[in-house]
Formats: sequence, C-alpha cells, structure tokens
Amino acid sequence: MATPLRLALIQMNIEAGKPEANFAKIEARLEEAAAQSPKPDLIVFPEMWNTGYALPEIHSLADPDGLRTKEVISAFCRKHGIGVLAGSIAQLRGETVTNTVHVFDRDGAEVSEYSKIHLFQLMNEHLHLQAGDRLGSFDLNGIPAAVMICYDIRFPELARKLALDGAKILFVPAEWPHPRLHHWRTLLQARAIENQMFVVSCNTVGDSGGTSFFGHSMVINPWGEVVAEAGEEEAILSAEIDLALVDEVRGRIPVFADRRPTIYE
Ligand SMILES: O=C(O)CCC(=O)C(=O)O
Repeated sequence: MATPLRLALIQMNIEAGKPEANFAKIEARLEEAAAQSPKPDLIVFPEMWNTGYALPEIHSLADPDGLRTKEVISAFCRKHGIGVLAGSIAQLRGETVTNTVHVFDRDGAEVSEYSKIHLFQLMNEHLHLQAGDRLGSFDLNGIPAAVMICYDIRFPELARKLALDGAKILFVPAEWPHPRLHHWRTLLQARAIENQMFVVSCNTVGDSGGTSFFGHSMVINPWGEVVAEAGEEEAILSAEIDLALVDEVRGRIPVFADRRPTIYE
C-alpha cells in the first residue's frame, strides 16, 4: 500500500439494536468516502457499528461468523481498490458473541480478525460478550500495523507488545462516551508518544441508552501531535500520513534501543 497513506475515518451515530439501519448507513458512507478525490487508501469504522450497545439482545442481533460483514465489505474493497478496517462488529460464534474487527486489503482479502481482549465492565460487556485471546497485528499491503478496541487503550503493555512486534500504525475503533474525553485524548497521545507510532482512532457520536458518545476521532503522529481531529457530529475525517516519520522519530529519541527489559519484564 502506498505511503503517504490516505485515511478516511467514518465517525458515525450508531443506532443501537438496528443492524439494518447501520448497514445501510455504512454502505452509503463507504461510497461517499470512495468518491473523495484523491481516493482514500484505507477506510476505518468505529466499534460495534452493526448493533451498538444493545447488549441484552446481542445474541439475536450479532452477525453470525461475521459473514454478512465480510461479504459486504470485501465486495466494496474489490470494487474500489480500497482497504477497510471494518471497525468492530458484534459477531456470533456458536453460543457466544465477540466484539470483532475484520481488516480487508484493497483486493478484498481479509488480512486480520481481532476480538477485543479487555471487556469494559462499566458498560456490562463482560456479562454479554466473550473476550478475545489473540493479538491484533497484521500486514496491510506491506504496512506493519495493529488494532486494539476502545478500552484496550488503557493497557499500555498491549500497545507496547504490538509496537515491539513491528506495528507502525495502531488503529483504535471505539465507542467511547462522555465524560471521559480527557482520558481518550491523553491515552491515545500517550500510546503514540511512548511507542513512537501513528495512532488512528475512530469513535462514535450520538446518544444511546442514556450514554452519549463524543466523537473526536483523531489521527496522531509518532511525535504525539494530533494531525486531524473530528468534532462531535457525524463526519468523514480525512488524513494523509507518511510512515517515514516513524523511523525518523525512533531515530531521534531511541526509546526502543534504550529499553532495559531484563530489569522490568
Ligand atoms: O475506558 C473507557 O473509559 C471507555 C471504554 C469503552 O467505552 C469501551 O471499551 O467500550
């Protein structure tokens, strides 16, 4: 995949419990993003975009084995030659439901499937969902990258492991609510600064079941600077990133070379 890499982040209001409406919206937004000039290389969605947090009914709403998601998104990628990091969906796996990201390259081939490792008890995820147990590293047409989901960003050891495994971009689909905007911003910037990598976060907007999601999707460079940020409304946030900056920053302050893991690991 080319670098500079052109990104389009679909920050959207998800209708809880309404997969049909959410699929219709995501398909419309994908076409809108594909029509941009220049065309994006990669499109990113937020967390649980198919169902939202309709957790009590999640078993009947979740996409069985992610098949519908894979069919729709892979066809889009093939049609437009654009990669998609398909946020996360509620995915039915036998008797359980996971919060799972599927990543497709520009030919529509699936390059990664990652299920959220850390379930967020404050929103009852642990009562309805099954946690994942595999890392979200992947290679996207030659770009080493990784994904974690929302609450996962509170675990710096996970981000560090993904960086040590080679990731130069960390993607973070989220459904992160008020009143913790200062946590969202600070944690995302910290993950970018400490691991000297790009962080690309795509959040949700709107109100659902008494919870209000604030958006502020953002793209942060390896120096920790926010290079693009959305507001609190629906938006397609565009940004262009140059991965050469990762090596430049890592050369300027050699954090990885200076680590002393024998003392603290
Ligand atoms: O950690 C937080 O404050 C928010 C996390 C969250 O909303 C989630 O993981 O869905």
